[in-house]
Amino acid sequence: MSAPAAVGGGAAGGRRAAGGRVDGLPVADGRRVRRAMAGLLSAEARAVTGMVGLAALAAAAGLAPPRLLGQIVDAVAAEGAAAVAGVDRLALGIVAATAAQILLTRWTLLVAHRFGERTAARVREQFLDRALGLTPATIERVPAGDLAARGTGDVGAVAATLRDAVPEVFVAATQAVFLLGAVLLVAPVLGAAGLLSLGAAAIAVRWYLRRARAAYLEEGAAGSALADELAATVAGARTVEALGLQGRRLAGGRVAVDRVRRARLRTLFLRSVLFPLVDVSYVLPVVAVLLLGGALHRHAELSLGAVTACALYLRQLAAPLDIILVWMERLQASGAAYARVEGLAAVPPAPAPGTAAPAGDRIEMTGVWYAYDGGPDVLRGVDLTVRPGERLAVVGVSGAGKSTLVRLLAGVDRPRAGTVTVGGVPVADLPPGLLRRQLVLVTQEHHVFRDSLRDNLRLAAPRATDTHLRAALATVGVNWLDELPAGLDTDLGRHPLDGARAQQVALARVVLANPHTVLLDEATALLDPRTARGAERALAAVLRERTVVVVAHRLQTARDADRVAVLDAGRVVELGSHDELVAAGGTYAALWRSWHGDGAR
Ligand SMILES: Nc1ncnc2c1ncn2[C@@H]1O[C@H](COP(=O)(O)OP(=O)(O)OP(=O)(O)O)[C@@H](O)[C@H]1O
Repeated sequence: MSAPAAVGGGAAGGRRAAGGRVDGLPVADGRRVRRAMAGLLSAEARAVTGMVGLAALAAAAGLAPPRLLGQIVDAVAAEGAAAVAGVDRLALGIVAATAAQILLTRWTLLVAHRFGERTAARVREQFLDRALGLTPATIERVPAGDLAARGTGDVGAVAATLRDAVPEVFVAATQAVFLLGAVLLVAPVLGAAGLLSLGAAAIAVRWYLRRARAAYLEEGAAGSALADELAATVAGARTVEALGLQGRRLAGGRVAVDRVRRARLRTLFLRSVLFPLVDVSYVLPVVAVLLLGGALHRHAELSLGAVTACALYLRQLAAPLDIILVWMERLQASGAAYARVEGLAAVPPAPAPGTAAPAGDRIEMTGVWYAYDGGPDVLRGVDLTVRPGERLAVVGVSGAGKSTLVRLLAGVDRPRAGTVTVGGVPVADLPPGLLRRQLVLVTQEHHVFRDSLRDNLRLAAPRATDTHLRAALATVGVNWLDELPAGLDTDLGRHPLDGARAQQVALARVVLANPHTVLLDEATALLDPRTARGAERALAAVLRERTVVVVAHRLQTARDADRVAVLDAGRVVELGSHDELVAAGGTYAALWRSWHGDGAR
């Protein structure tokens, strides 16, 4: 017996790590997996009925040859050479039944393979739909490698199993049931003896199954952790190099590789115990039937033909059982993979966007509480109104909740309690197209897709003409369009932009989206001073005549704002103009004095 390759990929997921971050996506429990499988079967009810019917016919045809052979034995034993004519007829029957079995089995497999292909496609589509339905907040919070490992390794394993293992196992299982049924019908005593001696195989399989799910889940989790570790190292390669973190990353990589090795050794151990035990237990039923059948025949309680037929049935049983056991390991591994694929269904879907259109530009936070993934509250009862046209700076020490506050204003996250509305409509309920005409969040993370410059810009305004696109680029100071090999058609995957140009593209998108409010969070914080000056100029052009909420890292920004909101441990503790707050002599005044020297205004 040969074991198919073990299937890797994915984390057991759903655990919480320190800081309240979700360490991986959830894994579906046994009930959810069974329900999902039933759903897949009922979607293919006709094919399943056809498979069952054909497999039953094939298995029934397979029962004839041993029975006919038994009759030949009986005929020869009773009549000797005189039985020749009858034997010929019976032999012809054996040939016909065998041919029928082969043809019907091929037909069943064809139907089953087609069923497997269609179902595999369905699983892929479901996964893709669910992955696309995840909220940005969920995607941000799960390890990058986990979703990728599920979408590739796990979905691939499930699809391969549906295509290869399921048809083979289905046909083999039907055959096994028919063979056992036949023995029980021909000689119930021999059937019972055969069943009992198959108990050894059952014990070995039970031992294996008890351990296999956890072992394969761990193997998947270890694969995901390794993918994650590698992805993090590659994504942060420059930082790793700059800070001399190679040693630490290597050590992390070694731990992840070691975990994969240990997980694989564990599943290998399980297989290497199971298979030899099972091989031995195939022989036991035949031995039992021959011994018991021989004794019964001697006491004239059973014909020689019946003993022969039963021994042959049980001997034949080894083939389907072997197929089932070879694939069982794959089924087990894919069961774990499917649990991880179905785990996506347990993630709460993004709520359907509402239909109400905002009436006006006023943004209001009322009684807003927010916590990351059940962690401690990061915003605690925030009330804040952003007046149309104003520039509002948000200041506070690191960890006060400034970034969280603008993420909620931008509709990226929903408050745990309270409301965040624009023009009276909850921002998180706005469909993306409408939302980006109201508010746009600009951070230091901006993504340029491997696509043309035109399509990269049109993400913000799908119907914008080239004239609009060029005007938007000009607004943010782009003077390098002509340097690109194909202007707006340039493929930015093949001709990547540097950080400063990518930032300009991101800002041009804001111009195209034309929101009434821009939220800024560290938009230029990571740029070098020369690039940052250019970006600041571009930003100033983007912000003109818009409402602006800016997370102010330099108090200079706060001084230039119309109003300043001071956040402290998730609460707005002061709100007013720079001058008012300095005069009030509170937290902001202290910050300002320490930053600017005593007596400053
Ligand atoms: N994704 C996250 N998951 C869990 N906790 C988070 C997450 N992001 C932020 N936090 C926590 O929420 C709190 C507020 O963080 P936030 O980033 O909003 O503060 P901040 O005032 O913007 O800080 P900084 O100026 O350092 O960016 C912090 O305690 C932080 O550790």
